[in-house]
Amino acid sequence: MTGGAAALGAGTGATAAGPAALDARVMVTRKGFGLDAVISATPGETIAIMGPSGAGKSTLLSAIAGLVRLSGGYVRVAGRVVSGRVDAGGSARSRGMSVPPNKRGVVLLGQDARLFPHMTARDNVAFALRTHGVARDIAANQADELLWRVGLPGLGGQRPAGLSGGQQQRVALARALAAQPQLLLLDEPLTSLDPVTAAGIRAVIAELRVGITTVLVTHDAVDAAALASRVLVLEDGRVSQDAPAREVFARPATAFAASLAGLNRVVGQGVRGAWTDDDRRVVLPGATAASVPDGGGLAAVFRPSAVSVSRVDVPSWTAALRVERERARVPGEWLTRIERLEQTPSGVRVHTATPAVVAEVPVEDVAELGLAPGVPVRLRVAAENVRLLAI
Ligand SMILES: Nc1ncnc2c1ncn2[C@@H]1O[C@H](COP(=O)(O)OP(=O)(O)OP(=O)(O)O)[C@@H](O)[C@H]1O
Repeated sequence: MTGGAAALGAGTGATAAGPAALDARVMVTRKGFGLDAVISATPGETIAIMGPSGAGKSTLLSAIAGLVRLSGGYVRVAGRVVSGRVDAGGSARSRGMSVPPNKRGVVLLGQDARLFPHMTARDNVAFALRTHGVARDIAANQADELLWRVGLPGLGGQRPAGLSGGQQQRVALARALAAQPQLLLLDEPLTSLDPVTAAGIRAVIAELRVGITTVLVTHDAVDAAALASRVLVLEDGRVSQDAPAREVFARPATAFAASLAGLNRVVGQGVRGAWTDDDRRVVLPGATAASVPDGGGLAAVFRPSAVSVSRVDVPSWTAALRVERERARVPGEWLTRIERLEQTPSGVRVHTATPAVVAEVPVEDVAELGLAPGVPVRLRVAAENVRLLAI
């Protein structure tokens, strides 16, 4: 699902506010992998791309930057087609022209700083300014100013080998800004840094990229929520959701998007104003039950902390099923088995199967209830904690 701006941009490269800063349909075909994603951004907007490993996030950024060739589609930056071709009617053609990466007005900053090792930090930054025609001595002064802005005053004379990973990443950020890009692409730039260093650079990025259209690939939902106005979820080479960040976290379109917000999202169908799984074994009434169409696709979304776990005191799973058959079925309660336990800073997440649900319990409950993989348990979630979303 892509947003309205993307749909408009695909035909004209424009939004109601003027030319889109980015408007692209990126198609890349590889053995065993296909990417087909529409992405757009208005001037000054920051978009976060989130997705599981191997979904194609880096490939998408690399294709926009011109480092990976399109097998179809187009990339338009600030109204100028830099990859592929777009017909007068707006439809994309495969294999058009390709503007070289350094002539696109696009800068890509990844996990590795990729500085020129033989140049000082100042010269690395000044190099980007010089390519914009800035005179040598002015470029050196402006480079020092940029290094100061990214928190590296006085380190302009150091070569990359004499700088820490975090300092190198700051130089790379200064160099990216020196290139005055129309579009800044950040591919998990903080991933390889320790949390304290990452926090420092996160603050610098938040401050300095203001006004620059930015596409940020991140695995961190907090980064996405803090820095981006929109989140595009990419799964298996396709956009599964493209919406304002708060909507993605509040109304996740897929189980992956729900996991970003730490939520359960189980897909089933509407029946008599409630949610039920495909086997009709579990019934969850929800807060919005009145609008639930019978037989329509329905997702039940709820927090792991809203699920309570109790032990079923029987010797085996077969015995647990027998007890379940004899018991009147209560909406919002079901019998299941523990698949695995996962420790978190705030407690233990209990993963259960059919339907796949996560419950969060205090660590002392694990010992008290004897929770372990394979153990039958009863889960309970109250109707007021369940949101039902039509799908
Ligand atoms: N240079 C390459 N040549 C061939 N296949 C590649 C290349 N780079 C990536 N791939 C494959 O393309 C697919 C998408 O990879 P990509 O790196 O874009 O995913 P990603 O979402 O960025 O993953 P991650 O979060 O792990 O970095 C994967 O199947 C990957 O194995």
